[in-house]
Amino acid sequence: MTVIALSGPIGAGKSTLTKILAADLGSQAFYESVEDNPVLPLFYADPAKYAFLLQIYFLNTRFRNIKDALVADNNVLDRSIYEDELFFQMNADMGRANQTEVDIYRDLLHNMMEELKTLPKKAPDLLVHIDVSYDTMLKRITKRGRSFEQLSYDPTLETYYKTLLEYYGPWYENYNYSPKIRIDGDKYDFVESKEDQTAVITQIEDKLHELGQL
Ligand SMILES: Nc1ncnc2c1ncn2[C@@H]1O[C@H](COP(=O)(O)OP(=O)(O)OP(=O)(O)O)[C@@H](O)[C@H]1O
Ligand SMILES: Nc1nc(=O)c2ncn([C@H]3C[C@H](O)[C@@H](CO)O3)c2[nH]1
Repeated sequence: MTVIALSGPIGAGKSTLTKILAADLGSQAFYESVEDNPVLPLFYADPAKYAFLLQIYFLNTRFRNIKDALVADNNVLDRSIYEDELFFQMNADMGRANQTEVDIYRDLLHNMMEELKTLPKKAPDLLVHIDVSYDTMLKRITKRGRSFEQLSYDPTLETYYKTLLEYYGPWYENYNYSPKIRIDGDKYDFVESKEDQTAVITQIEDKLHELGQL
């Protein structure tokens, strides 16, 4: 039983790689709630009003996903729950939430995570982090085309995305819930290039072999 979680900024390619990896490993893919997320468009329209509610929404839906993923065999999760705290801290630092909201969210998050201790697995076996530059991130956000994520919808998103990248560097360095591997998302086009796709899958599978998970 091997559970893999993907991490990385918005548009890095997590959902795309989750699908490819799950198909290759014969695992089940678990996706975060986006299309059916009623709070996400509200948040992008009015971040200060909806930051806390969005955080609670993601906490609830991701926790449900984790509970399902950690009991079944061989799963791939398209984002780790550990990144949500990064998002919320950043939004609070940008004035979209206050410290009381952050403290209550953190307390709830850690209280809920305690429950995972009773599950067969308490954390993923491997974190696969996709690193991207701002240019790549923006290209992919544009390509995917969710309206509320476009700079034409809100020009201040440029700062939001650049700040997000600044938070992700130290987050990845400090991540220690499981072994981890970094994928160069600027270098590998695992959508258009079969060769790049194979190169990325090989890196991940080599790591799983090294860990005795394959
Ligand atoms: N390595 C890649 N090379 C080229 N295009 C890519 C790559 N990875 C993803 N894409 C494209 O970029 C867009 C965003 O990818 P995807 O939805 O997988 O990102 P994500 O990390 O899951 O985003 P989010 O954090 O918003 O959920 C999609 O249009 C996808 O086809
Ligand atoms: N504010 C905030 N907190 C989170 O924990 C979080 N997790 C994901 N997202 C946003 C990023 C993409 O637009 C979209 C899909 O990843 O959802 C979040 N936004």
